[in-house]
Amino acid sequence: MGAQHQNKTDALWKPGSFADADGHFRRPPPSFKNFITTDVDADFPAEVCRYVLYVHYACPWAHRALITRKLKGLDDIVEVVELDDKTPEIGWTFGGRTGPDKDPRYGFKYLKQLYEKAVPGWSGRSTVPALWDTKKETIVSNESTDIINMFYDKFDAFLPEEKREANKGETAIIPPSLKSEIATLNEWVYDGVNNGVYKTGFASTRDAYEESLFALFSSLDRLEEHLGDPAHQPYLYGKNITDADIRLFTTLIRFDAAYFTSFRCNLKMIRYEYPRLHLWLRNLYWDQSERTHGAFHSTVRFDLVSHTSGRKRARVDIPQYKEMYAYATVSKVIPKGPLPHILPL
Ligand SMILES: N[C@@H](CCC(=O)N[C@@H](CS)C(=O)NCC(=O)O)C(=O)O
Repeated sequence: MGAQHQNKTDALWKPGSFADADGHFRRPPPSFKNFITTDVDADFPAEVCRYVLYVHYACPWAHRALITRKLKGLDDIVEVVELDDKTPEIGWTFGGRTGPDKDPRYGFKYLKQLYEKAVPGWSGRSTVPALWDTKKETIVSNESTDIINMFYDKFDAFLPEEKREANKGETAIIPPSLKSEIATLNEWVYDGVNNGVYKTGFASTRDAYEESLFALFSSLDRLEEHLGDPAHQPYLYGKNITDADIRLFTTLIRFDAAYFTSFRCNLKMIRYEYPRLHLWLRNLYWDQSERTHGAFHSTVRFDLVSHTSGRKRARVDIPQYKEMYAYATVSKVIPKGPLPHILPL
């Protein structure tokens, strides 16, 4: 099987424009859909130090990959390269403020150049996370769901026995008996919450905004109810951290600090109105035990989360606030609170 990618300008995604003509945000599909396997003869076989993960710490999708890499103990197996700010014209940069000032391998200044190295004439979006193959010099995948699925078990041969998913049974990241239940939850959580905050924040009409906003908060209410079942405590599926926890965490840790203000997801805050979700979130964030290697805590950078989201333009057309939003956009002052960004346990 040859490398799979799609090289075309995303019809739904133009620089500076986030919503369709009807005001709804629609996420374009990922462009690189290859998969690392344990088969040594495959196009992308699992190997130590062959693959590099490109990330920005503000991005919740990249964050999933960072958590999984740490949780699985892949630090010495998959290298990470951190990007700096994004420019509206060219996208992610190697700026030296966060991460190196140029790509460590090729000296590039923009992530876009890495995409162009993979596919000459690349004209699509250059997104993080991107998993780079140093041997084939191409992008394996730029889809976070696929990347975390690869990290879950494809590198297990290089890990101690007890860290291998096949040996973990019901304590696996995706326990066999919960596979379909977790898949169902992931699906509505993706639509209502993970992507829901984006649909709310990038909506360009009041109707589209309200539609996503109310759907987002019904999904959060549903999650709060889910956590009310003793079988769903302290984590979403009991005593073990699963795929569902990883995916939800990266959105909720940004919620009060960024989405509430910048994406106008402001009907309720996690810390005040969702006691179970709040406890769930803090249990993960403050866990620095051997079991998690502090995977959740060490991968959160609140300074970048609020900085990057704070610059998103306010686009909802609410006449009374139009002037205020216009000013907020021009002034570029980043909202500070709530402080602290997360409360203690
Ligand atoms: N489907 C992708 C989405 C990744 C994505 O949208 N990343 C954003 C940052 S949060 C990005 O890199 N955007 C750059 C751009 O659109 O130019 C995934 O889950 O991996």
